[in-house]
Amino acid sequence: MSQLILASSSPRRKELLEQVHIPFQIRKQDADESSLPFYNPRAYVQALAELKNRTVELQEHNEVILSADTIVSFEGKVLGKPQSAEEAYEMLSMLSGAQHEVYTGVMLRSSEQESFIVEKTTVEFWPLTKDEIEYYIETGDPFDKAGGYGIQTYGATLVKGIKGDYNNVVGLPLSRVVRSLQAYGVYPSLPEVENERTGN
Ligand SMILES: Cc1cn([C@H]2C[C@H](O)[C@@H](COP(=O)(O)OP(=O)(O)OP(=O)(O)O)O2)c(=O)[nH]c1=O
Repeated sequence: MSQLILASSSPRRKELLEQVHIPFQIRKQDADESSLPFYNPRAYVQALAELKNRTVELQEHNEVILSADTIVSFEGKVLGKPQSAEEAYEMLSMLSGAQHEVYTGVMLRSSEQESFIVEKTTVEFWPLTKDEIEYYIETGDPFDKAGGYGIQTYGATLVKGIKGDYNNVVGLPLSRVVRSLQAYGVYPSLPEVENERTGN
């Protein structure tokens, strides 16, 4: 049986894997993401996922390391996590009334194979008022999220529509990841509580 190692401290990625009953351990190392050059969003998220993945060591022969990176891309600009309220305001006003792309890059690595997934979701924001943006920043929600919003939290109210995988915006293209994991021998495992309920 393969053992999945999540090389991420993102609570969203952890919750998404739990949602589909994939057992995993967390093993995260800090990586210096500032050194990577930007060519285009796809190559960039892939390179970031690879950097995060290779900072974590394979300790057992049956381990599979999963890493990911999410960015927001708007008119050729990459929006990561806002470092201040001013930056969050700048990002959210930029995204107001327009469409942007969310890219998540994923790397899977075992001692025998490696692979990547890069998924794009298009998100459209309603036109936002100054008050709306300021209220949202006050909640503190934008600061640990690429582009300064969380579609899974209050940020949902900013979103008019999406095209593509919702979970990709939250931080992991879940269904593609689960399907790719099968090639590494990682499968969902029924939680204990379910077993008790069915008496199995
Ligand atoms: C756009 C968007 C991003 N995000 C989050 C997903 C990611 O956690 C974060 C982007 O930062 P990342 O650098 O991708 O990840 P991270 O630093 O949170 O975690 P780690 O490097 O340890 O894996 O933005 C949301 O939660 N909701 C959203 O709607």
